[in-house]
Amino acid sequence: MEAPSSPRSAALYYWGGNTETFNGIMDDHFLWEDVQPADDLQKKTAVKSSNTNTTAQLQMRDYKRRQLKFTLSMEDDDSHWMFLKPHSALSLRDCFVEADATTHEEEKLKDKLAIGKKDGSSGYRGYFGIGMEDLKNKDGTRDLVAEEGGDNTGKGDQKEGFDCGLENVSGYHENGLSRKAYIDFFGADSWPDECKHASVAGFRRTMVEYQQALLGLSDKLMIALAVSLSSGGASVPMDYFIAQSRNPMCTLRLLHYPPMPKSNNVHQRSELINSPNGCGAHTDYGLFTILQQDEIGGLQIRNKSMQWIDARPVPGSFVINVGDMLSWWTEGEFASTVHRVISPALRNGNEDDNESKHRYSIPFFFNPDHDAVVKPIQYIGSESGQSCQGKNAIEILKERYAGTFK
Ligand SMILES: O=C(O)CCC(=O)C(=O)O
Ligand SMILES: [Fe+2]
Repeated sequence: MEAPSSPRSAALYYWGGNTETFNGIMDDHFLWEDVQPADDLQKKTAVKSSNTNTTAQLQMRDYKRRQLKFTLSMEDDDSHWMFLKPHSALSLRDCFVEADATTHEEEKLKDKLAIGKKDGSSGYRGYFGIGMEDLKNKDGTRDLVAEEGGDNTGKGDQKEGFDCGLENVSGYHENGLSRKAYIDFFGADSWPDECKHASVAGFRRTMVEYQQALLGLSDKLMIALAVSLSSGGASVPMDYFIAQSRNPMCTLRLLHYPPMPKSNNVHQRSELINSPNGCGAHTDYGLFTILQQDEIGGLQIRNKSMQWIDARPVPGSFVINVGDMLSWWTEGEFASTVHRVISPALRNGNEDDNESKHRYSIPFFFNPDHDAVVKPIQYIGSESGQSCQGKNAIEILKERYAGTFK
């Protein structure tokens, strides 16, 4: 097999093939935690993976069997964590609200940075407003409309966001992409002008560095996932996912959920709980999502028994959601994480109440190469389960975006 061309993957490639590799990657800075149903949260136990291949593998097996999601924490002395910590407060609050003193200026900035401009100059990168994305009952591997009931309200998710991604400098010809696909998934990001808006000075660099750190973590995760699939007679090459993710189509997203009016009416309140407006029930599209959330809460994960479980924020940890492509690739061995977000409540029904909480989160969507063919891994050998007819990753992404963005 040829060595991958990107330096990031090449380094991992050359480590490959011996038992020390996995130990080196899954070092003891990783801490796996289960997410229990809400009433059991207090009893939550954190299990630290030992420094051996087998134990870490068993940990992964254990988590995927539960088909929930797993939370990955890193200790303070881990280089990623040390890097991430200063940026954990980074959010739309810093980017837009404090950037400009007046609402008028803020609106102008949002307009300038808008995602998916009609003239085709911006792809899936930039700012999107409240209601522009509608994730309710959007999934690729199951029938959420049937499972969750009801159609979409058409109101869209009550959140705003800013998306950026990796800019691929080599251009679309070299990558065998159409110009549009290139702009959508690899083109220039829409950055705020740091000269004009002093309070966002350093924003671009921070976002790029944060992405680089998460790419490193993604490599580790991809190896861990492949290795964990290799037990029980099946043998999945360790670089199975990495080899198909050398120029990954990633999106780093800053999200802001403003508080919503809280109803005293019992009926209305239960309706609100059943149809969360922050972000409707959905699954993510790619391999996995590395999500950082603030302390407000509201994220819920659906477990195998179809219960909604609070994915309560664990300070200093990421939530890792399994995406549809990983689910297809592994025929549901790693099942996509069904999740949703309930908006924070407006205190006293008053927007100016300082106690009214705004929620901020930062998901990093890790998607493979545009031409990665997503079909069941032959090494697993199972014929059953989900299928996606071996589509290219970019086709899957395009379809999902078209179905969720207005
Ligand atoms: O804000 C969150 O915690 C989750 C966001 C999310 O699920 C998404 O954007 O796909
Ligand atoms: Fe999501």
